Amino acid sequence: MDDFLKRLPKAELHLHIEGTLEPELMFSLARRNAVTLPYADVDEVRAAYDFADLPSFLELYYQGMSVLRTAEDFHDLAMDYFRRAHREGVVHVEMHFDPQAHLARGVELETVMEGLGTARREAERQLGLSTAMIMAFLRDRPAQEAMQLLERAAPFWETLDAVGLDSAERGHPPSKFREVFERARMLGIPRVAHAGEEGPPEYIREALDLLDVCRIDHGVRCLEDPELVERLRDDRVVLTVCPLSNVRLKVVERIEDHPLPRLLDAGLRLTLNSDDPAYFGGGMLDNFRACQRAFDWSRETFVQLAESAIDAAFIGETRRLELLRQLAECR
Ligand SMILES: Nc1ncnc2[nH]cnc12
Ligand SMILES: [Zn+2]
Repeated sequence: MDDFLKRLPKAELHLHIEGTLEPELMFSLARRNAVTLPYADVDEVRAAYDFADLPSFLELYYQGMSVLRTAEDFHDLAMDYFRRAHREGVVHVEMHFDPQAHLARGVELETVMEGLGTARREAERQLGLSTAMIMAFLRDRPAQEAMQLLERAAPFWETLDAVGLDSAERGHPPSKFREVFERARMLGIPRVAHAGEEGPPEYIREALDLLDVCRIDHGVRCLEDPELVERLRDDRVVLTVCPLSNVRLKVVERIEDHPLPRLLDAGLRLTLNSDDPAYFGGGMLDNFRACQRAFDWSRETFVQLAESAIDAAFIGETRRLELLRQLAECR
């Protein structure tokens, strides 16, 4: 089974590229850029990754990215992840990135786009990996700032596969970003949003009704609202679920308590993802393995999850058919 999970062509639809920053790279970039970290060594960094909830994680996540300063840093960050993902049988990566967290530190959008862009081209050439870019708005910052970012990103609109909504969820409902997402819609940019991770089911409804999103990131709290579950099923809305993330951020206590089996039983379209692999104890393969151990799923279930991810990915039809063919060969 382990060999099968590794061979399975896995498309990752929910990943924060800044959340792939392993402590080793954090230290090497800190040295390169003369940034002082509040840790003595990588063991101390890892020991600090004991989170009570989403906000307590985000504090360290934003602090960690302070070592990212140049285009080369963003390139190295992304390539480091792409190589790891490739070794785990990941064939497609959609990366959220958080420009506001970089702009606030004086790092220009052009720097981020140049570094990530170079890495994407290299990953495609060297690893045969396809990638997509999801520019995320920080929901705990003002909506007006998000709108300014969207306008500032005009030279890159063509490069964006989608815009997203992330960061601290509670108290920052999707409705706050209605105009920003409407502007993205007018520009023809697809939309996704984190909702129902820590926030209530109502946030999932808002994301669908007001932001017109095509996927929900996390969405696990939909189970508290049976009518919403019915709607998600009937409309075939894909949830990008992140099991190990949910455990580490205490959305659930143990992986065995994760609602994934109930979400599947409800007939929902799900995908498995790593979210912030450097912080949550594992990449795509670890997430697949954790589910295998906890739920003893059949190969068919994993194929179904992998197929949903390929179906819902922001890729051209030629690439989609190629990945579906790979999946068929793996059965
Ligand atoms: N799991 C998560 N939820 C919301 N925002 C995030 N930013 C990075 N990881 C996140
Ligand atoms: Zn996320």
